[in-house]
Amino acid sequence: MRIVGLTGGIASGKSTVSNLFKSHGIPVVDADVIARDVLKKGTGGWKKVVAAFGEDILQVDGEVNRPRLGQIVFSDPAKRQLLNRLLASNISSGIFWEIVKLWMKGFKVIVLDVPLLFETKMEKWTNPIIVVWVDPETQLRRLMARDRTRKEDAGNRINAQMSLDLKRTKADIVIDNTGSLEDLNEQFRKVLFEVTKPLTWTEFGLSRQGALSALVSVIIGVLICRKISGSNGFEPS
Ligand SMILES: CC(C)(COP(=O)(O)OP(=O)(O)OC[C@H]1O[C@@H](n2cnc3c(N)ncnc32)[C@H](O)[C@@H]1O)[C@@H](O)C(=O)NCCC(=O)NCCS
Ligand SMILES: Nc1ncnc2c1ncn2[C@@H]1O[C@H](COP(=O)(O)OP(=O)(O)OP(=O)(O)O)[C@@H](O)[C@H]1O
Repeated sequence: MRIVGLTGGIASGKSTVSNLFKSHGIPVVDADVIARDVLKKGTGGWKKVVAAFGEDILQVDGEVNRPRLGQIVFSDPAKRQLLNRLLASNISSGIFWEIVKLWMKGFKVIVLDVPLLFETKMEKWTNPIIVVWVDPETQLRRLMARDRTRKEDAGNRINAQMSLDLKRTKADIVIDNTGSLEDLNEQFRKVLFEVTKPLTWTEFGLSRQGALSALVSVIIGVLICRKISGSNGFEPS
């Protein structure tokens, strides 16, 4: 199974690109959705976060008041790191099980949409890595319009992530989403072709998944040879 990494900055257009993949029948594992699930009332993540941040972050119904927690963590790097640490294992195991479910259903290509793909080092699982890039002014404008936030809050959220310019240097494929939705669709068509074409043997061999499969195949091959020949296969006869 090929796991395509999809990342970018906040409001750079990852969900918009995810929706294009979904509309072509390619399933998307969305880290933001999983991060929401692991913070639902009564879950292990919720308990850890309430113990660390106090009951002031809760609404009257007991669910986490997300805008309030967001204001706390996006204006204080130490508190953000604490929240990241508390939820990291819950989020990564949630992602892992979603991938396993899709693999068991027989999907050959899936997309992993993770805003913090590089920050959490999850890019190692993915090939190729797509970065949805946008220029800083457009990013700020779209974020403020979508979330109806003040410039300062939007700026804090943008600055809480690795810069988009650095992310683009780590990408295999860059989608420039500064233009219109038609421009995005045009770029997406080429990306879709790239990610759905079969891996060449060289790409397969160079990918981590390919290298691991090759190693496992060699080990199995050696074991079979040893079984057949009855010797350990390494000693001179
Ligand atoms: C702080 C929370 C409660 C704010 O919730 P809110 O509904 O306002 O925002 P939402 O979850 O929709 O996130 C919106 C965007 O913010 C960015 N973002 C979220 N968490 C983080 C973080 N810890 N660091 C940097 N950026 C983040 C992402 O680009 C994300 O797409 C929430 O973002 C959260 O629980 N974050 C920690 C979990 C996490 O790391 N999520 C990212 C998944 S990799
Ligand atoms: N090419 C575009 N032209 C105009 N608006 C766009 C374009 N691409 C995305 N948008 C809008 O910009 C906003 C941010 O896009 P989107 O929600 O896809 O970003 P995201 O990267 O998924 O954000 P987040 O990190 O918060 O999950 C949305 O309101 C979306 O409709």
